[in-house]
Amino acid sequence: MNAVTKTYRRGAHEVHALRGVTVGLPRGGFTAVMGPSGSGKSTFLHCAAGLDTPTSGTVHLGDVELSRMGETRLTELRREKAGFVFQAFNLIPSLSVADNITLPLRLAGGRTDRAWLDEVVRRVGLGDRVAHRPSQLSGGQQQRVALARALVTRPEVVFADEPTGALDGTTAAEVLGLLRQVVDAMGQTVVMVTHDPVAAAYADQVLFLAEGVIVDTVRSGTSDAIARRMSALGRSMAAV
Ligand SMILES: Nc1ncnc2c1ncn2[C@@H]1O[C@H](COP(=O)(O)OP(=O)(O)OP(=O)(O)O)[C@@H](O)[C@H]1O
Repeated sequence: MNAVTKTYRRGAHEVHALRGVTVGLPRGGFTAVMGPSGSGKSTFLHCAAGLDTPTSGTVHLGDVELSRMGETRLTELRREKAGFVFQAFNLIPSLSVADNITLPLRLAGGRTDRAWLDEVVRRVGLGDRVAHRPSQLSGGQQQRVALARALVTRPEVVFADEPTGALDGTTAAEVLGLLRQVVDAMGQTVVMVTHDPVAAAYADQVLFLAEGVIVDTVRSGTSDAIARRMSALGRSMAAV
C-alpha cells in the first residue's frame, strides 16, 4: 500500500483514520498490526483487504490494484484473493463444518477441489468434525473452521482481525500456532490485527500504528519487547 489515507466524515468533523501509510507486506510472511485504540488498525486492515476504499493512495492485493475498483469487482476480488478470520468466528450456524468451509467457493461459483479441502481440514486439525454444526464445537475449534474457510480459496492473503480475542490463553496459543504453521508450511501470507503482545510475537514482524501512521516496525520481537514498545507508544500518546 502506498501513501494511503482514509478520512471519515462524522457530521461536520473529519476523522483522519490513516494519514499516509506506505508499507509492503512480505509475501509468505506473518505480519501483526498493533497500536492504541483508535490508531487505525481496523481501517488499515479493511483498506488492505478491499473491505473499504482509501480516500487517497493505492492498494495492491497480489498484483491487482484495488483502490480504484468498483464495489462489484472488489467483492469478486475479495472472494478470490482474500481470506478472513474474525474475532467472532462468523460461521453459519445451520451449515455443517464442511459446508461452512466451502461456502466461499460456492459463493464464487467455483468447484470444490476435494483433495485441497481434505488437506486444509487436516492441516487445521478438524478431520473428525466435518459433519458437526458450529454449535457442537468449542471456540478454538470454531476458529479452526474459520481458518479453514479462509484458506480454502488459496487466497493471496489471510486477514485476521483479533482472531484470538474471544479465546482463552491455551486455545489462543493453538490458533496462533496454526496461523504460524500455515505461513511456514504452506507459504501463506497472513496479516493480523491484535491487541495482545503474546499473539503479535508469533508474527515475523509487528507494525505499530499511532494516529494513522506506522511509527515503528519490530522484527522477530519477543512478547516482552513488543509489550514494552506498546506501552512506550501509549505513554507518548498520553503525553500529547
Ligand atoms: N465508519 C467510520 N466512521 C467514522 N469514523 C470512523 C469509522 N471507522 C473508524 N472511524 C474512526 O477512525 C479512527 C480509527 O479507527 P479504527 O477502528 O481503524 O482504529 P483501531 O486502531 O482499529 O481501534 P480499536 O483498537 O479500538 O479497534 C477512530 O478515530 C475511529 O473512531
